[in-house]
Amino acid sequence: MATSLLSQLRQAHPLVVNYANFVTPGFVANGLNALGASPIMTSAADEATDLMAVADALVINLGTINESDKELVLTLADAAAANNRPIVLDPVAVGATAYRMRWARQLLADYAISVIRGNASEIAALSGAAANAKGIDAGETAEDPAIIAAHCATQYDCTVVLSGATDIVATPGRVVKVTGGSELLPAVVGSGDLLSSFIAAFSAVAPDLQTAAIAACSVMDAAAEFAAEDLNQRQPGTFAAVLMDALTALTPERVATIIDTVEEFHD
Ligand SMILES: Nc1ncnc2c1ncn2[C@@H]1O[C@H](COP(=O)(O)OP(=O)(O)OP(=O)(O)O)[C@@H](O)[C@H]1O
Ligand SMILES: Cc1ncsc1CCO
Ligand SMILES: [Mg+2]
Repeated sequence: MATSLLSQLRQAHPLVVNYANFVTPGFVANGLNALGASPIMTSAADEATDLMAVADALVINLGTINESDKELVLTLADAAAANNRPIVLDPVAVGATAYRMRWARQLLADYAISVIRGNASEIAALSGAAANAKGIDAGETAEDPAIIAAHCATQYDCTVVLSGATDIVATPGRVVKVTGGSELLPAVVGSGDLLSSFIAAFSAVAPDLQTAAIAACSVMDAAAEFAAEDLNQRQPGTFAAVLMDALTALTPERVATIIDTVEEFHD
């Protein structure tokens, strides 16, 4: 499934509009490009409507959100809704400040967010569970991450991707776990941002958002395994570069041989 979607994505070359953070936009743009999608970053509200009229999907990354971008973000989200385009929300460090939480909750209340993609502490914070992370890292959560993701999906009525050693993709009533990848992935700041943008790219060709999210996690994990083959844990810099090569070289067959998915049902 992820297999044929990768070919479809490369054929469709979907345009993904990113309201990015100012830390990782180059990495995200290069990663989308290597995957076979077409990235564009924006920082001007005046072009937001025109951009979303030709875009396939929107990513809103809260990593460095600020009030002066409010008109830009809301115009992008309005235009995504008007054009019936999916919105992927990356709630970076949402549990760390009340300000980030207000932004996330407001967007979730005012727009039909299609997918939320965050690490364990971010998804736990959004769903009200206890979490102990202070910054962008996952930290530890008391509860089973599959249950946290399932609650979050039901609470916000959308697809939730809780990333980590095992990625959990939850829609109301259904949870799929994707295993694989490399421990070098969390050593690269921005791998989560890139995964969020991959979900947006796959949403342009997948039959539904759960399938898009599973494909994105599978492709990221397969490319990471491929890239890490001759590297060790002390080479995150090399890994970041080789990951781009691995994404470019990735074949649908390779994704199929690497990835395991397990499905569960939750009420
Ligand atoms: N321990 C791990 N082993 C293997 N893969 C991992 C591990 N932790 C995270 N990943 C992978 O790393 C990628 C990013 O997920 P992560 O949860 O680290 O995002 P994040 O914390 O939002 O990252 P960032 O904010 O730095 O972009 C995902 O593809 C995920 O599957
Ligand atoms: C380090 C960092 N700070 C805000 S965004 C970001 C990149 C990870 O999302
Ligand atoms: Mg992140």
